[in-house]
Amino acid sequence: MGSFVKDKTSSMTEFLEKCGGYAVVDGGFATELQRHGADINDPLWSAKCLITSPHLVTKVHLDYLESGANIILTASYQATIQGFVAKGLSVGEAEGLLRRSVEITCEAREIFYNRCIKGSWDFSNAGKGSRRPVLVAASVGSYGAYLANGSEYSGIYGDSVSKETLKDFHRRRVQILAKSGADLIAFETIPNKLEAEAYVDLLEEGIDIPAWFSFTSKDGVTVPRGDSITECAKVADSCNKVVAIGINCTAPRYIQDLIVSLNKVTRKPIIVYPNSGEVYDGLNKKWIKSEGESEEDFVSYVSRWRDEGASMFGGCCRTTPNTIRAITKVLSGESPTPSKLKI
Ligand SMILES: C[S+](C)CC[C@H](N)C(=O)O
Ligand SMILES: N[C@@H](CCS)C(=O)O
Ligand SMILES: [Zn+2]
Repeated sequence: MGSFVKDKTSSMTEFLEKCGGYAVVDGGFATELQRHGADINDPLWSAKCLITSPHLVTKVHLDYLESGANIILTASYQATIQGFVAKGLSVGEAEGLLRRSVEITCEAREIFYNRCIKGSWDFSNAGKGSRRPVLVAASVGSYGAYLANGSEYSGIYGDSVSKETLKDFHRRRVQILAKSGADLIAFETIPNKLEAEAYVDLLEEGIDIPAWFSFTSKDGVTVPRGDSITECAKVADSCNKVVAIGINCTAPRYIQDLIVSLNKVTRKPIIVYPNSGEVYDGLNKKWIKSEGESEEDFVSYVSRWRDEGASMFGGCCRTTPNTIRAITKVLSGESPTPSKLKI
């Protein structure tokens, strides 16, 4: 991890070169835990599994590594000190679980590397014989994720929630994750500009690992709160600790336009990891097929996103290791026009 963290301005560019120009990000984590039988109908959502089923967390990490991922995200999206304390844990236990989320992910990477040595079946995008580069990104979900009602898809927190409120909410968690052994922090599913500004302030307070900022959108133009994606990306671009900017948990059909907009305001690497296009019912914690969603194949978009200038590709909610395997194939040139893939 050391060399990735040291040189913040070029670390992601160098990593991408090692990966052969493009990096594969993992897929939906919480929804994959659920597919394996985990009950995440809980205010902690996927973070509940850090307490109840850490073995499943390891399994999902390994499944994504075996599908070709170069970057795997921790199970800390909805792991907050405030959320754990509300469950009756002490602050010390909550902080321990945050650290554990990163340790489990780093352990999975080690298990994967050892399996590769024993089985000699892994390949690297950078060429046969070399070990596939893998980064561990510590996931940080928004304040809206903590609210546990799907409000990361509205970005509406009310007038009483200021930038300072958000900084105070996130500070300790971000500090702990930054010291946990992760290679970088993934600020994910960001629904408004205010939260992006709060994250930049926190990074500038002395966080010494890089970060990516990934926004969500429901229209291909703005983030859910209504701020334009370009305004949000400018905030991220202004911070030299931010090594990639992008979009996640957004319907695939909006991604191309969003990449075009991002390209207008940043030269940092662009990351995209859309969801399946289904719509989340935050009240009942269920996914609903979207009538407006085209049946176009998620993976057939990947080469268009690459042509538009993105360089990191993965999936978010309801995508699976199959999705990631297919993305890996497209990027390695094995299957330039993939046939329809069931996500
Ligand atoms: C990205 S959404 C599907 C995350 C889950 C939400 N925060 C909830 O707890 O329902
Ligand atoms: N990394 C999180 C993002 C949720 S939007 C997950 O995949 O569960
Ligand atoms: Zn998602």
